Amino acid sequence: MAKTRTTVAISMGDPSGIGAEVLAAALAARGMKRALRPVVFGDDGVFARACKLMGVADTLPRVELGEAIPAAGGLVRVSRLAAADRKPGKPSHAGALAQAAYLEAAIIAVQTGAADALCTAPIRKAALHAAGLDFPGHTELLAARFGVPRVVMMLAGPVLRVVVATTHVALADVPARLTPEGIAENLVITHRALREQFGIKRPKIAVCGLNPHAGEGGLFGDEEARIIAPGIALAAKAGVKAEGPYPADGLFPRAARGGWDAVLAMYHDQGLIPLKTVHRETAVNVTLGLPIVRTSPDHGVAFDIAGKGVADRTSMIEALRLAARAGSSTAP
Ligand SMILES: NC(=O)c1ccc[n+]([C@@H]2O[C@H](COP(=O)([O-])OP(=O)(O)OC[C@H]3O[C@@H](n4cnc5c(N)ncnc54)[C@H](O)[C@@H]3O)[C@@H](O)[C@H]2O)c1
Ligand SMILES: N[C@H](C(=O)O)[C@H](O)COP(=O)(O)O
Repeated sequence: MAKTRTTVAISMGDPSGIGAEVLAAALAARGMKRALRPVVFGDDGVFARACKLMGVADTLPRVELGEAIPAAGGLVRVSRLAAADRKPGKPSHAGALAQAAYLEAAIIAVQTGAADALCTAPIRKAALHAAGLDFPGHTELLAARFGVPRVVMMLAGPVLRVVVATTHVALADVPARLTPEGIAENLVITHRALREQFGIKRPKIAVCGLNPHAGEGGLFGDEEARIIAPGIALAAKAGVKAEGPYPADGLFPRAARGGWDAVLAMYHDQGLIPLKTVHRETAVNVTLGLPIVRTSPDHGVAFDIAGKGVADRTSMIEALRLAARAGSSTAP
């Protein structure tokens, strides 16, 4: 029997950002048609402009919300923004409402089985709030929509994979958010995903400390002894091979040479700065712990280059490929 392509629901992101540009270019990449059936939730005018800017053929069939999607996939018209509301680099309130609507429609597509996996183009996080959705990012909104108490944000590159113990929270709030149970749950979810989504039989995870030099034996901070080490011990009881806490500045150079299958960082910038420095174009953001596969490129809306046709499509290609590959186990 012929293998069915994975249907990937794709939210088009902020209509004033580079989301549609990287998406249009990525869908035109070699092998993409064989790898997946794209169902884009977005705006006709924004996508058509993006195709022109990126110099690719605009071949996606257009359909209205609720209509059947052709076998080749299609673009579902969720918004019909006026030109003034979709200017590159100039976000609008109508654009904020539109990006939230694309995302909600794409989520419903995977929840109802119309799609096998979800890939999200970048949103402007403040736009979620403007649209009345009180979530700091996709990660937290998806946890709520799928009723999952804990998800894990992973940025996965060809060598480094980073997960974070806290996501989009103020730096001052990080220590209070760390608990041994939370660290352990994060490690268990990461361990499971490394096995199931990344095909690593016996994953090895390294864990960062929170403080410089992992606290230097309690001289400047005790979260390592009080919270992180007990969290690692709890995870070990659940069969997770994790080690640390190690000073982050020494750990990442070793991890970037392939020392572990993933690194657990305590907060966003501790993990994402090394990851993006090493793998800027090739990393993919994956939400672990959801009942579905969700990926995203590792960059934001990049208003500074929107509309110029210079956005790099590589991370979007990787995000689509991973969604297609990891989502294929749920494809009919
Ligand atoms: N998954 C997401 O939805 C997501 C991820 C990150 C940031 N954001 C949002 O994007 C907005 C801007 O964030 P930021 O400035 O921190 O990050 P950014 O990734 O948008 O931009 C950082 C720099 O990288 C460049 N850049 C980004 N993507 C590029 C690409 N594909 N090709 C070439 N250059 C690229 C930009 O031009 C800019 O100079 C914020 O509102 C943030 O919340 C969303
Ligand atoms: N923190 C990620 C990054 O900096 O690349 C990105 O903002 C992820 O956000 P989502 O939860 O919206 O995927």
